[in-house]
Amino acid sequence: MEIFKYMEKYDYEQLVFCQDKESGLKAIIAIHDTTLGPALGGTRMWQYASEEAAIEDALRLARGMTYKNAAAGLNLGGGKTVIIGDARKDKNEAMFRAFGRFIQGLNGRYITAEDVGTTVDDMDIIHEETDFVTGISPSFGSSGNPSPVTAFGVYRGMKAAAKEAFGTDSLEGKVIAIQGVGNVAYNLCKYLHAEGAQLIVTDIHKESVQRAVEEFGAKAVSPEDIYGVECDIYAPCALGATVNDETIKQLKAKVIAGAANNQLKEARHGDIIHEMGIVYAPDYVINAGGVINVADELYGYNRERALKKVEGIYDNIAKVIEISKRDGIPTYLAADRLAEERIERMKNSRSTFLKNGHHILSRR
Ligand SMILES: NC(=O)C1=CN([C@@H]2O[C@H](COP(=O)(O)OP(=O)(O)OC[C@H]3O[C@@H](n4cnc5c(N)ncnc54)[C@H](O)[C@@H]3O)[C@@H](O)[C@H]2O)C=CC1
Ligand SMILES: CC(C)CC(=O)C(=O)O
Repeated sequence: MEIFKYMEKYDYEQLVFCQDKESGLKAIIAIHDTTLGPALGGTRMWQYASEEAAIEDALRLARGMTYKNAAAGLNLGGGKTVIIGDARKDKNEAMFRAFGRFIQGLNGRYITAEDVGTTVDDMDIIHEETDFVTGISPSFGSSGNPSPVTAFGVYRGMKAAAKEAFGTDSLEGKVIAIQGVGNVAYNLCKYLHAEGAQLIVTDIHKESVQRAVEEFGAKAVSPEDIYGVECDIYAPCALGATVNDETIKQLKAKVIAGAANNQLKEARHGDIIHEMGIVYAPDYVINAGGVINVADELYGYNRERALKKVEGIYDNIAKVIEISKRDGIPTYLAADRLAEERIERMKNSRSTFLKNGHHILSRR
C-alpha cells in the first residue's frame, strides 16, 4: 500500500503510529477529516493478519466516522484507532495508559471510545491519562457502554428499511438472519425478539450463539451458512466487507440492515444490491447510535436527550431512501450525499473569522 497516495486519494489529515515496548502497545490512530469538529471514533483491538491490513482498517474506519458523524448531525470529524493484538489475551493496564498519553498528545484533535475488542474498563484506564475519551463509566457522569444504544439505533433504522421493503415497519413474524451476536447484536436481539421476529444467528464463539438460542429461541447456523438462509432481513453485526461477490449470490433477504461498519466490500457491491432491489440501510447511518450517545458526554451526558436523537435514526434512514429514489441512486450514495453536503455547508460557514470561537470541548 502506498500510504500517502491512499491518504491523498481520500483526503486524510493524519496517521499516527504509537509504539510502547514495555506494554506491547502497537496502535494506529487515523484522523480523516476535522472540518466539523474533533475526530471522534472508537478503538478497535484485533489480531490483524498484517500491519498493512491494520493500517487499511484504521484508514477505512476513520473515513467512515467522518461520514457517520456528519450524517448524524454531530459537530464532530472522523477518526479511529486500531490496536494490534488479541483482545482476549494481550491487554494490560500499562498498554491503555500509554495509549491514553498518545491521545493526550494530540491535544483534542482525536477523541476515542469503545469498538470491537475494547470495553468501558479500557476507556476508564485511558481516562487516567486524558480527557479525550468517551464511553467511560457512568460513575463519572458518563454514558458507559455504547453497544445497547447502538442496538436501539439499528432496531429503529431496520424498521424504516422494512417499511420501504414490506410496506410496514412491523418486524413481527419477520425472519432476521444475524451475523455475529456480540455486544450490539445481543441487545438488538432483545428488541427484535420482543417484537415477535424470528431470529437466525451465527457467531464464531459458541457461547454467544448458545445465549441467543436460549434467551430468544434463535435458530443457530454455522458462520458460512448465514448468507444463504431463507430470511427477510440480513443483519451483518460482525466485521466489515461481508457484502461481496461471494455472499451477494447467496442472499435471499430483501433488506440489509445491521451494525457492522464498512459492510460493502467495495462501492460497486452497493450498486449490485440496489439493482437486485434489496433495500440497503447504509451502515454508517444505521449504526450511529453509539457515537450519538458517547458524543452527548461532550455536553454533559443526558441519556434522555441522547436516546431521543438515536430514535431519529428511523427518520435518517427514511431520508436516505427518499434521496435514493428522488435522485435514482443507490442508498449508499444517497447517504454519502447527505454527509458530504453537510460537511461542505459547514466548511463554508467557517469563512467568518471569530477569535476564540466556542469550542465543543470547552463544555467539559
Ligand atoms: N459497539 C458499538 O457501539 C458499535 C459497533 N459498531 C460495529 O458493529 C459491529 C459489532 O460490534 P460489537 O457488537 O461491539 O462487537 P463484538 O466484538 O462484541 O461483536 C462482534 C461479534 O461478531 C463475531 N464474529 C466475528 N467474525 C465473525 C464471523 N466471520 N462470523 C460470525 N461471527 C463473527 C464475534 O465473535 C463477536 O461475537 C462491528 O463491526 C463494530 O465496528 C458500529 C457502531 C457502534
Ligand atoms: C463505538 C462508537 C462509540 C464509535 C465508533 O467507533 C463507531 O461508531 O464505529
